[in-house]
Amino acid sequence: MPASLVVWVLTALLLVGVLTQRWWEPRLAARGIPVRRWPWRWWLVGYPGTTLRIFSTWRRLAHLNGLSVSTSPDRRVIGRDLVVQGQALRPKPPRLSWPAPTKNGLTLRVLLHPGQTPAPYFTAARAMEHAWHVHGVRVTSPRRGQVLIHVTALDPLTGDVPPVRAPAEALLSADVGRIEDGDSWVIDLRRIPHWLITGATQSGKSSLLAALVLALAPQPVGLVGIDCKGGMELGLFSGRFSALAIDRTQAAGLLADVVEEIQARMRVCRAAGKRSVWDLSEHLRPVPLVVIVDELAELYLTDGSRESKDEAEQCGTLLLRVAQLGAALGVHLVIAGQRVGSDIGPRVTALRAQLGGRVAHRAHDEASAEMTLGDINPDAVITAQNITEDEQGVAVVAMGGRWMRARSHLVATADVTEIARTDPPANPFLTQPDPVTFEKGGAAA
Ligand SMILES: Nc1ncnc2c1ncn2[C@@H]1O[C@H](COP(=O)(O)OP(=O)(O)OP(=O)(O)O)[C@@H](O)[C@H]1O
Repeated sequence: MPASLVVWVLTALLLVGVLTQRWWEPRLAARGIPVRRWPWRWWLVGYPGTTLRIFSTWRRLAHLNGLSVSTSPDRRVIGRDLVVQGQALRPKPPRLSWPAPTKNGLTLRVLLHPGQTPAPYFTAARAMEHAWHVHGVRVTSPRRGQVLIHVTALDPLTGDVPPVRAPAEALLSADVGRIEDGDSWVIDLRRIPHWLITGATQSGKSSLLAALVLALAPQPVGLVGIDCKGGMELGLFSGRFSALAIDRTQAAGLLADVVEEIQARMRVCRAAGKRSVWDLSEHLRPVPLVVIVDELAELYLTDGSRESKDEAEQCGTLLLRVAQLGAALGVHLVIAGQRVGSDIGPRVTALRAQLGGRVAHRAHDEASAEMTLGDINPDAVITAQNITEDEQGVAVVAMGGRWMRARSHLVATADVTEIARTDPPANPFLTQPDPVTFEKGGAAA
């Protein structure tokens, strides 16, 4: 059989497959065959099908969303609302490049008409998702006169996420999950020193903390835990923690120790004439410390008595001091909680402003996502509000001007046991604090 005939037959089969996809795919899925998850499905039918759909709908989509430029023989007008008297408008859609396939989607380049800005394309992203039947469309404009349309065909964050052992990373950098374009989700504490993790109960906060501990455990990093839910979450990794507080009184003492440690590190830097521990020579540099707080609100709860109010006030002040002073001295904060509003305690909003990295899981109410993301990336709030109950572990991650959807790795029980048996680095503190400690294996000392 001549080679050209083979190519024709294969192309015809592919075309039939693409055109009948809506018929055969649900039927196979109903029989328990996970067609949508097959890795080659995207290349064989997904990509050609989506490309066909994009080109067949582009003219109409551009017209309805104000992306076309309307021309008439003697006049040229921009937009779809302006009608030239007596002349039939001829909407001309912007030029679209051939879609470049990616792992789970494709990318298109659009040349803007003179006089156009990328703004209407940003607004049209939702319309594109619906017209092309894809999971997500993100529009960026990396170059003047062009926009890039990034299409994600299937949501890589849904379905079963196998437990993953994070690969070794640079110091203070932790692979904690994956982001929606399929790449690793890396929390880099050197770049963004303090993080806030929020979400409703059972949304995946503690699992993310576990993924962080798992990734940091092999590194020469001191872990300090505050888990006022009686140590139920962080206590599982107790052996690896250099100090762990399991109630508020212990937390206040531990935070005071951390502030003292920060002051000791300041003295070392001052003596060496350096502005940060990272400028010190390696033999002088203290071990970086990561203070992990699970359920922030527990630190602020009071029974109305003077003592408990004072203790809550003290915790708030100490946490704020750690956040304000710690970054340059190798002391990092990762705080998890359901809400971070001014209603939970004194100085919470000041603390929130110091936490540059934000992770918002599914929230109980609109205000909670707004509190986490609203001040640094308002666009991300709507996406966070759309996370459903089935999407445990899925979150919106925002830092600086960027944000993305991501999902944490689910840490396997075997890994938890192994971390609990790992030794913390020797002498992570320059000072000699008297921290709360746990016996290996999780029993309180
Ligand atoms: N990345 C993930 N992938 C799959 N399932 C997950 C993921 N993260 C969390 N889950 C599931 O969600 C459940 C709740 O997660 P987790 O305990 O982390 O929530 P939480 O927000 O800490 O809840 P709480 O505030 O009640 O402690 C877990 O038992 C786990 O089964």
